[in-house]
Amino acid sequence: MPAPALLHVEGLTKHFGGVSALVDYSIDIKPGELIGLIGPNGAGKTTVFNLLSGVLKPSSGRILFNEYDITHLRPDQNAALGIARTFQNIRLFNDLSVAENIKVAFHMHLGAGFWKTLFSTPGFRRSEKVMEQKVEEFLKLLDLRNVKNELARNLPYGVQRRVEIARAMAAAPRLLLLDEPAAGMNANETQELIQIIQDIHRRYDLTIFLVEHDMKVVMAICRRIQVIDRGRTLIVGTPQEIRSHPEVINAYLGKPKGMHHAAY
Ligand SMILES: Nc1ncnc2c1ncn2[C@@H]1O[C@H](COP(=O)(O)OP(=O)(O)OP(=O)(O)O)[C@@H](O)[C@H]1O
Repeated sequence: MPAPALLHVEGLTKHFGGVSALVDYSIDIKPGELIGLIGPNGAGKTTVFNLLSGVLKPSSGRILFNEYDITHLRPDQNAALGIARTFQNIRLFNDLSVAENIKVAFHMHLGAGFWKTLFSTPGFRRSEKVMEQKVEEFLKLLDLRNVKNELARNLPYGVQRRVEIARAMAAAPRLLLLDEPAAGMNANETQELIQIIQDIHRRYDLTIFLVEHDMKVVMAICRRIQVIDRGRTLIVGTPQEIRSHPEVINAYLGKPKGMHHAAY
């Protein structure tokens, strides 16, 4: 019997007033998979992530994580179960340094109760040290060591996006949702990002769901890609199948503003 999906999504629909942002959306993601979600502007990609992370509640449908029904859980409950995400519009603490931003993410992950106990135990110093080591590990992983003490606000977007990924990793996720990690990056930064995502995926045996506008990124790293348009799924397939699918070509080429066409 095949292993159960880490994430099973079934018939998810979301209406905003009269707008159907997502209609009967389904996907199964296997443990360890690196899968992409693409589609033109307004296709419903961010809505999918907002539903999966608990930021939004669906109008109908259900979401199982590790066979557990999380459809109606809050974002913090989803996070505690191991679903971490980055945001399209970056959400860092601007007046904290890169290292501090990652530390705060650790604190949030471990919770106030944990720290209260820790402060009153002799193990505190040792645990502080373990956290410092973890921060260093993620600084290295995301190639952020040279900007460790810079304030987040002073960093270019491309670097801020890597800090966001480091923060998401601090929650020790099982499923990582990356929302347009290459947005605002130049070609070199994008290339480096591709390597980093592949590295994270391999090293931490993570399951990654990636929303990305830049087709080059998705085609380069995902074996399986889901395409949605106007809230509806067009196809789930390999990069090869996606490239040659007439409806995909139509959806993209019909809306030149919404997509980078370079990969075609
Ligand atoms: N909070 C909201 N209220 C009303 N309509 C919304 C809301 N959020 C999304 N929508 C609408 O739902 C549809 C899907 O939006 P969504 O942001 O999920 O698309 P997307 O694929 O992420 O687009 P983009 O690539 O531009 O980020 C759009 O028509 C959008 O205007």
